[in-house]
Amino acid sequence: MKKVLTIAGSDSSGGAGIQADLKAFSAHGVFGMSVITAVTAQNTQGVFAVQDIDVAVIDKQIEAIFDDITVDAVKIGMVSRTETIKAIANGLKKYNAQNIVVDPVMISKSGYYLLQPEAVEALISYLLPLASVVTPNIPEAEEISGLKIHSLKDMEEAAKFIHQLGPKYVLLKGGHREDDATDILFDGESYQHLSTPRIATQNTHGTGCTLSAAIAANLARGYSAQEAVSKGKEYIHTAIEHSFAIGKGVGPVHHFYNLYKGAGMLNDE
Ligand SMILES: Nc1ncnc2c1ncn2[C@@H]1O[C@H](COP(=O)(O)OP(=O)(O)O)[C@@H](O)[C@H]1O
Ligand SMILES: Cc1ncc(COP(=O)(O)OP(=O)(O)O)c(N)n1
Repeated sequence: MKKVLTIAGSDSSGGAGIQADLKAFSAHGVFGMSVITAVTAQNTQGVFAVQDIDVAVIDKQIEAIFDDITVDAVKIGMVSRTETIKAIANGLKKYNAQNIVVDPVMISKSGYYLLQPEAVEALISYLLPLASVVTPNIPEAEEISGLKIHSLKDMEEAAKFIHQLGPKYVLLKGGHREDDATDILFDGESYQHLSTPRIATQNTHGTGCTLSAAIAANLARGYSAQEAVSKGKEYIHTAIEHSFAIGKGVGPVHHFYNLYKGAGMLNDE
């Protein structure tokens, strides 16, 4: 079985972060492992507190995994602060980790800073060069590139800028636009537009986490970056289609729809 590691923050409500990643890994039939960078107190309505994990404990989690187990792919999500970013970069370089997907998580949909603003530079210089695929949303791409994004053409320009910072592929996600959900994949030479109709739902908690985890799982399963991204896009679309309302705010996407369907466990059809 392929083994995939998520390095990210914990979301107490289970919709995003480590919890979303592990659910996505299971639904892809890969074995999920975790390095927890921070513990958040959050629910469908917002983020209320963050406790960063001591850097020495982050080092130890990375060491414990890589000293013992072969890691087929790594997804990096919420990294919170500069010390954490440096520890992750050092650890991944030491063990020559491959198939790294970086989701440059900055601000939650509810507006909470999950990356300290002064750590953006460290994320750019330490993590982007290690990435096979980096998956910024539009506000993150604007922050990294310094460009304003209003159109698909602007997305292409920003993807090009981010590509020269070191990642092999840039997937600029269009979830924050108002028309179709069009993401743009750039490999340094050509742009591929991946487009699906926009689903009318407010339950999109954890979409970015889920997509990047699905891409990492697909890389571990041996798909090329283009295939891994295109399969990831199909997965997130289905997961949003079957998202549901829990709590009083933005509900989570549904990871197990395809799995249940395959196993004949759905009674809603
Ligand atoms: N309402 C929606 N309908 C269909 N796809 C969506 C919708 N919202 C987001 N997506 C897709 O979900 C993925 C995550 O996008 P986005 O919301 O931009 O990321 P993030 O969660 O990091 O802000 C992208 O593939 C995007 O196109
Ligand atoms: C612990 C943690 N990590 C990441 C996020 C961000 O999740 P994302 O899927 O990018 O989007 P939102 O769910 O915040 O809209 C998070 N909230 N918590």
